[in-house]
Amino acid sequence: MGGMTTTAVTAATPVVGFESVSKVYGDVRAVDGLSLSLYPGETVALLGPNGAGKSTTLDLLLGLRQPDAGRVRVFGTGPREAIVAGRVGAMLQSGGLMDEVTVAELVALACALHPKSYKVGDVLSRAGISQIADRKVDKLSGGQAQRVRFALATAGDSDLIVLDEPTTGMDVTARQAFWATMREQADQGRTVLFATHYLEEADAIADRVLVLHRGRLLADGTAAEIKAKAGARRVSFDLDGPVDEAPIRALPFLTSVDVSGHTVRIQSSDADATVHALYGLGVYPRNLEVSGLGLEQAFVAITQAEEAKQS
Ligand SMILES: Nc1ncnc2c1ncn2[C@@H]1O[C@H](COP(=O)(O)OP(=O)(O)OP(=O)(O)O)[C@@H](O)[C@H]1O
Repeated sequence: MGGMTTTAVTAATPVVGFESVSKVYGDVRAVDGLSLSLYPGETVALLGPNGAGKSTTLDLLLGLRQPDAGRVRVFGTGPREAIVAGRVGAMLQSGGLMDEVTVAELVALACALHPKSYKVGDVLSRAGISQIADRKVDKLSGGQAQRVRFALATAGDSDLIVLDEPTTGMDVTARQAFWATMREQADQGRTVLFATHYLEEADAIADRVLVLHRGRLLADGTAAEIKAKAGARRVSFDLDGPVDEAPIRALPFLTSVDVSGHTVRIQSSDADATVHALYGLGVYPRNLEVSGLGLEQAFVAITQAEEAKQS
């Protein structure tokens, strides 16, 4: 039609773009000059210690807070426009659920508000809450309330799903079902961004991991890249007879030592040099294993190294 313009989102347009974004609360820099882009189909884990700025970042992304500097773009527009267009589904950490309504009524409301909503029954069953559809929202257990929040985030066909610590309080079955659903969503080309403290979930689910620390991005890559970036490796071995700890603790490049019975587990920033020096002690290490760090250990190593640098 004459006069109408369509805004084509090209492949190059990121789903989310943070351009030098800062958010300050008093003298706390919750988000500090953050720049990043997310692309279609990515499943991205946002990690960081308490107070790192994860929730603030998600709030900025959803337009719930305004940046003090920089710009946030979602599908090439402001966050609110993207949300009004139904392109974003979100599940927030402590999002209060309305009292006095049933689960089904609340989900029906979310569906009614979404421009591209799914059927209420489908949303309930996908979130595993069909059985509790008639229960009042204020009578739910913590894990059930989490499932309801998940249902609200997936009430419609959104291109970006934002989740703040989504599986907190969920039991193992709920957690597995939740991530299976999220995988399906990502396989269909949607972008999923989730903040979590469960590093094993990030390792298993995310194809990209962001590590936030004091509002800045410390690492951005696959879980394997983050582990490699931490540099350190684990070395474990058994010794015959009583373990003389002093020379072991004096080995070079150690970042941690744990002796339990005859078994020694160490972490080293240069495992080759440490093992070489170990043989130099004249001991005979048995069952020697050298392995990379898990994501959790890599995360701790990266954030602690940054703390040490700043203090
Ligand atoms: N409304 C607010 N007023 C003042 N300070 C705030 C406010 N919200 C957050 N902060 C501060 O900003 C920093 C970042 O907080 P944020 O909640 O974004 O961190 P987080 O990474 O989500 O933490 P957690 O893992 O504990 O949930 C913290 O130091 C926090 O105390």
